[in-house]
Amino acid sequence: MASGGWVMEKRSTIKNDLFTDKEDSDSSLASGSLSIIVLGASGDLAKKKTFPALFNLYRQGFLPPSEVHIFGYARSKMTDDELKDRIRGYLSPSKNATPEVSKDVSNFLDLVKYVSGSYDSDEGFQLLDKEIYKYEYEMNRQEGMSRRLFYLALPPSVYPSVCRMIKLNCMNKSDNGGWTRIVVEKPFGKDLESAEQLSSQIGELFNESQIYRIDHYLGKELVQNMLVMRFANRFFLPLWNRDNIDNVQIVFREDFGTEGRGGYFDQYGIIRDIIQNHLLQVLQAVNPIKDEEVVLGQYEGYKDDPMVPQTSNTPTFATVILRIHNERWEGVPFILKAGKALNSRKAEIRVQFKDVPGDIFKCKKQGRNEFVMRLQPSEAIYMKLTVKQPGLEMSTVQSELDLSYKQRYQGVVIPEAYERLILDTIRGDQQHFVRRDELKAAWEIFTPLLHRIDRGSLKSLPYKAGTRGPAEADALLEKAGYTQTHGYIWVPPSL
Ligand SMILES: NC(=O)C1=CN([C@@H]2O[C@H](COP(=O)(O)OP(=O)(O)OC[C@H]3O[C@@H](n4cnc5c(N)ncnc54)[C@H](OP(=O)(O)O)[C@@H]3O)[C@@H](O)[C@H]2O)C=CC1
Ligand SMILES: O=C1O[C@H](COP(=O)(O)O)[C@@H](O)[C@H](O)[C@H]1O
Repeated sequence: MASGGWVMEKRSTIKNDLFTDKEDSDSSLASGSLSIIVLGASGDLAKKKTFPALFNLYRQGFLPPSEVHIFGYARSKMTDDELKDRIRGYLSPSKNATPEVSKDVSNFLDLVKYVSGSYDSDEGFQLLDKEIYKYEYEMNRQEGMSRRLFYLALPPSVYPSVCRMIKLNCMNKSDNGGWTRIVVEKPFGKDLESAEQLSSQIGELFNESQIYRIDHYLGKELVQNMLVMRFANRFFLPLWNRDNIDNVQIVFREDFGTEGRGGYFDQYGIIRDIIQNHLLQVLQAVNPIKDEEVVLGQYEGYKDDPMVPQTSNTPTFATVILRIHNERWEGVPFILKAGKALNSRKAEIRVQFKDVPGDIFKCKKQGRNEFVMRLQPSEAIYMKLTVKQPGLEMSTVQSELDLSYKQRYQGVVIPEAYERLILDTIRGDQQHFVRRDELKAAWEIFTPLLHRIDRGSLKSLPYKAGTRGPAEADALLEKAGYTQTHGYIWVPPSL
C-alpha cells in the first residue's frame, strides 16, 4: 500500500529478467530429478509445517516419485527410520487416516532419507551431495536436468555458513540444466543492520532469483485474494481513501503462549516475530513510529519458561500505529496488533469507514460500516452494514454481506500456505516471496522502535493470559478513532 494505493510489485513468475542465469533458465521445461533438502529436519518447523506441506503436495501429484527425493539434514544423530517416526504423526491428522491415506504416508516416507552433519564443515555437506547425486544419477539415466531445492528450517544465525557450504559442496551439477534454489525462513535479521548484513552475505553466494525469503502469511488464501479484491472490483475504486476510511486494523491474535519456544521468542519478541513481517507488507512512506502510539504487553506466566530470563521485557503483545504520509492515506491510522496468549485466535484485516454524514436514521450509535478480510480461522470476506430491521417498524439494525468460504466453496480444500509457497519455489515463481528491498523497507520502519524497546525505554505491561491484552491497547485504539461496534458480532455461518 503506497502513494496511489497498493503497489505490491509482481515478481517474475517463471524467471527473473534481471538475474537470468544458466542455472535458473529452464524452469518452464522442468523434468528430471528434483531433490528437496530440508535442513534442520530435526526441528519444530520441519515436522509441523515443512514435511506435512511436502506430503500434501505429494498426495496431489506435484511431487511424482519418479522424479522426487527428499532429504532431511541436521546435526542430530538419527537413522532414516527415526526421522520418519518423528514426522509420521504430523503428516495427516489421525481422524483422516483412512487406509488410502496411510498407504500414501508410507509411500511418501519411502522417498525420505536422512543425512547427519554439522552446519559449518565440508564433510557433512559433501556426504549430503554424494547422497543427492546418487539419486540424481538413478533418476536421470534418461536425459533430464537436476533440480535442487534447499529449505533452511534453521535458526537464521546459521544461514551464512549453511549457504556457504551449499555453494561450495552441493550445487546442481547436471549438464542438462536445472537449478539450485534456497528457501530461507523468517526472522531475517534482528534489525536493519543485521538484516542487510545477512542479505549481503547470502547475496555474495546466490543471486536474487535463487533466494526465496518465505513469509508464510503471503501464502494464505485470503492474503492472496487481497490484490484481486482491491483491483478487480469497482466498489472499492471511489472509497479506498482518506475521505471514506477512518482507520485500518491488521490483527493477529493467538490463544496460546510461546509453548516451548520461549528461548527463541525471547530473543525476538512479537514485533520481530509477527508484526515486522506477517502484518507488514510493503507499506511505503511511513512516518517514524511515536512512543505514545505503541502499547506493549507481556502475559503473566511467560517467564515460567526456563529459557526466558526473569528480567525479560520482551513483548508478547504489541499495538503499533503506523501513519502514512501521502495523499491517499494522510490521517488514517494503520493499527497493527499482535499478541500471544489472548482470549481468541484470529487474523484479520478490518477497514472501518467514517460515519455517514447526516445520520438521518439516527443509527450512528449502532456501528460503522466495516470491510473485513478474515484470514483465519473460518476464512471469510464480509461487509458490516446497516439495514432496515425486517418487520413493520422503520428501524435499523447491523447486518452483513458475507462471503464465508466454507459455505460458498463447499468441498474446496484451501491449500496450506507452506504447500503453495513450496510449489511456487519449485516452479520458480517468486511473486509471493519477500524481495530484498521490501525486507529493508520493513526493517527501516521498525528498527528505531525496536532499539528503544531493546534499551528498555519502553516497558511491556503485564496482562493476564486468556484476556484481550493490556487495557491501554484498547484505549489507544479509541484515541486513534476506532469505534467498536457493541451488541453485534459476526458469527461464521454453519453449514
Ligand atoms: N516453529 C515454527 O512454528 C516457525 C518457525 N519459523 C522459523 O523457521 C526456522 C526454524 O524454526 P524451528 O524449527 O522452530 O527451530 P528449531 O529451534 O526447532 O531449530 C531447527 C533445528 O535447527 C538446529 N538448531 C537449533 N538451534 C541451533 C543453533 N543454535 N545452532 C545450530 N543449529 C541449531 C536443530 O537441529 P540439530 O541440532 O539436529 O542440528 C533444530 O532441530 C526459524 O528461522 C524460525 O524462526 C517460522 C515460522 C514458524
Ligand atoms: O511465524 C510464525 O507464525 C506462527 C503463526 O502462524 P499461523 O499460520 O499458525 O497463523 C506463530 O505462532 C509463530 O510465533 C511465528 O513464528
